[in-house]
Amino acid sequence: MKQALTIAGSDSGGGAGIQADLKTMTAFGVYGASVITAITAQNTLGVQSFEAVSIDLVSKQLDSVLSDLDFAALKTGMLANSKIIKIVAEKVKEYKVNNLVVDPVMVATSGDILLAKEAITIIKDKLIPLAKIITPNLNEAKVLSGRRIDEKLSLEVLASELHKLGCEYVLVKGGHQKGDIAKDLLFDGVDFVEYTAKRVDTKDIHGTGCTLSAAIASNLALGYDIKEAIERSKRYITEAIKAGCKVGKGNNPVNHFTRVYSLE
Ligand SMILES: Nc1ncnc2c1ncn2[C@@H]1O[C@H](COP(=O)(O)OP(=O)(O)OP(=O)(O)O)[C@@H](O)[C@H]1O
Ligand SMILES: Cc1ncc(CO)c(N)n1
Repeated sequence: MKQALTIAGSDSGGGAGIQADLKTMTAFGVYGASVITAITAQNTLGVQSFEAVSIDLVSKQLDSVLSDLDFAALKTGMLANSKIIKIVAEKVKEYKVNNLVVDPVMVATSGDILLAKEAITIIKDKLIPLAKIITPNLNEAKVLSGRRIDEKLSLEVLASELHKLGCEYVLVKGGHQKGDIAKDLLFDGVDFVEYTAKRVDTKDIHGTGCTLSAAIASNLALGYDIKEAIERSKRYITEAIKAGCKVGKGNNPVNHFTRVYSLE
């Protein structure tokens, strides 16, 4: 069985973070392991509180799984602070992990901050250069390229600027743009490729970013090339958003299992 690792925060509400990642990996038939970097007290209404896990325990979790399991891909989500980013970067190099997908999580859909401000330069300098692909949303792309959030910038400009940080591919997600089409843009330093889907008219998009990056990691683990991996992941996230999970009182999560096996 192909194996993938997620290094991310726990969402007690079950819709984003580690929980979304493991559900996504399972949906693709990939064995998912997890290194937990932070624990959030979170639900569909927002993030009520969070604490980062100690560096020592993050480091030990990384050694435990990386010395034993055989990961064909790895994704990072919420990394909470600069010390955690540094240890993750060190271990990725030490264990020579391929297919690193970096989802530079900074703010939850609810607007709550999930990454310390001083960690932004560290993620740019230490982790992004090791990545096969980074998957920022529009605001994260602006922050990483040192732009203001209120600046009007095209996905093309942002993707080109971010590619200079040293990753192989940049996928800027346009989920938060207006319009009928949800468009994401891939850049490899030379060519742009668009991934589009009809926008689903819903506010229930909790965990979409985590789910997309975990799907890309899963499909890389399965051996698809980057373009096929994104194509398959885009179809998966669109279906998951359409299906939705009406479980809470706020912005609900996507449905990771629109197709499940049944005992009947
Ligand atoms: N309403 C929608 N309909 C269809 N696709 C969507 C919709 N909203 C987001 N997407 C898609 O979902 C994926 C995740 O994008 P998004 O911009 O929401 O990520 P994100 O902001 O990192 O997510 P999160 O809010 O979980 O942090 C992208 O492929 C995006 O195009
Ligand atoms: C733990 C966690 N990671 C990532 C996100 C981004 O959606 C979130 N809301 N919670």
